[in-house]
Amino acid sequence: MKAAIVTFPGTNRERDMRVALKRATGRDPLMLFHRDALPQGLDLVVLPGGFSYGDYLRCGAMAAQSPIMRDVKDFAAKGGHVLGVCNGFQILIEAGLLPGGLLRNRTLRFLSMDCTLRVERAGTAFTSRWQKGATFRAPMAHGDGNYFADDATLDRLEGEGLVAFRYVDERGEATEAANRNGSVRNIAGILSPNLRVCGLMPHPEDLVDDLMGGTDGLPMFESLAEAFAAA
Ligand SMILES: NC(=O)CC[C@H](N)C(=O)O
Repeated sequence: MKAAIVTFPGTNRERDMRVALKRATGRDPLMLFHRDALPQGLDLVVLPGGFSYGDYLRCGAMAAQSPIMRDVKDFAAKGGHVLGVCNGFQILIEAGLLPGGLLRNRTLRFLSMDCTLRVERAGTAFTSRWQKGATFRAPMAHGDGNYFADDATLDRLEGEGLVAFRYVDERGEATEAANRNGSVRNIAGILSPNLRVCGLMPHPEDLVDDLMGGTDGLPMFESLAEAFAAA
């Protein structure tokens, strides 16, 4: 698999993402900066988490205007796979590659804690190693992770099976209490209609080794490795 990780001034999760991709694929991803051009022949582009441009204006709003995002949009338009985690999800939304918005957490506080996610859409390049309904632990660390979209958009996302992950409790139920940031309908991650662009707030890349406290996030990277095994 040929993967590239795109960073911006203020990105801080690129090393974790690099470790996760290397662990699952055996190959080091290409590390790119916002001024670089996206090379041809990539299978996957990843926008990792952090505080791009200091979260000024809105989280991800300035990064979405970076030169490299034109290439990322072209790549996605041609059917390329793109993963955005946390600030990366915010950038995908600000760039118009995924619908909705990420508002301040309803607590109005930065939330740094583990959460439990339920896989709502299996069988994609990002989720094939899980069964639908499987739950896994993932760390989250964000101030603006409160997913919002209007009812028509939410109904379309649900109707087309584009909700990838939901916040759930330890019994696997999408309760109010499990939804710490206040995301509408407990949505933690979504997919594009062609299932090739995926964004989520929690960090699967931070649980890919027993030394990190577990491997709950590894299936996402193994799914990607499997999807591009031939490449
Ligand atoms: N870990 C992250 O990527 C944080 C994203 C963003 N800076 C926020 O606080 O919401």
